[in-house]
Amino acid sequence: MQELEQRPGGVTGPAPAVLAQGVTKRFGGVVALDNVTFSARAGEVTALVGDNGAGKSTLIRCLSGVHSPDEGGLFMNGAPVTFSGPNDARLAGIETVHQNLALADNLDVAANLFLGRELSGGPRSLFRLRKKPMEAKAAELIDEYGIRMPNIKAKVGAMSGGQRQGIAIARAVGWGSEVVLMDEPTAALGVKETGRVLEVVRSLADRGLAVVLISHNIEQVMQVSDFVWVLRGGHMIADLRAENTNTQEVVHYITTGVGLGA
Ligand SMILES: Nc1ncnc2c1ncn2[C@@H]1O[C@H](COP(=O)(O)OP(=O)(O)OP(=O)(O)O)[C@@H](O)[C@H]1O
Repeated sequence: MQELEQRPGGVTGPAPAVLAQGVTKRFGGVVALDNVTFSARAGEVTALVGDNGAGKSTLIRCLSGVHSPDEGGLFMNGAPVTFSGPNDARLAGIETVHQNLALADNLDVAANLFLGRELSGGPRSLFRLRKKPMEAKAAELIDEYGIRMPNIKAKVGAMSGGQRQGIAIARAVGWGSEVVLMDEPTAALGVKETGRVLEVVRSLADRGLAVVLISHNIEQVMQVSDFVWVLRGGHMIADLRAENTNTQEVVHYITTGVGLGA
């Protein structure tokens, strides 16, 4: 059991919500991750940054059960876990908001939030969807996470990028998850909507979730993150406290592999 872990800056704390320890992942001759250690804690936004091909998606896929590490292990709250698919990770409390969002455009907000978890039953048909309770729960979730949604009965295909992102986030975190992995949540958004989505990202951590944020936009990362981990060529080269670094230094790590003082 991993009870305590050394934190950047020499501070110790409780075991992280999720930890990848010494993870190596190969694809044929390509070593996508080489002995990588990464952790994220409850109540914090932990950013994962790096250039194209650095290994970010591979690490996220290991944490979300899509890939099995070739070497190394995963831990949740100090206990070892193994996932044989994304469903295992979900059951353990790790949800992923993918870049493509995977929403059903021709369905309304409630139906999207309950996709795969529909409440059915009732007196007339075993499979009749219980629309009213689903809508009530959807409204509650949207409100709880501060997502601005004019009409939850509207089809999501007609909604803005920010609203769609909000629905995908609510769907991921509305079911008691502990860890949420977010892949480029603002990539397709305008300035205003980006700001709103970043507020939601921060509020998830403030509500006690461990949020892992992948982004190429380092300025945004610095706005919302507590820690910034830098991957380069499959190696974890830095884990930095956001308050002790800045955009320029993080970019320097990404592009050169060393900090500004080196
Ligand atoms: N399924 C796969 N089969 C073969 N090689 C892969 C596979 N997935 C990733 N790779 C390779 O592993 C390395 C890391 O890729 P990965 O997608 O994890 O990087 P990334 O940091 O997410 O990049 P990007 O920011 O471009 O999405 C790359 O060299 C990539 O080509």
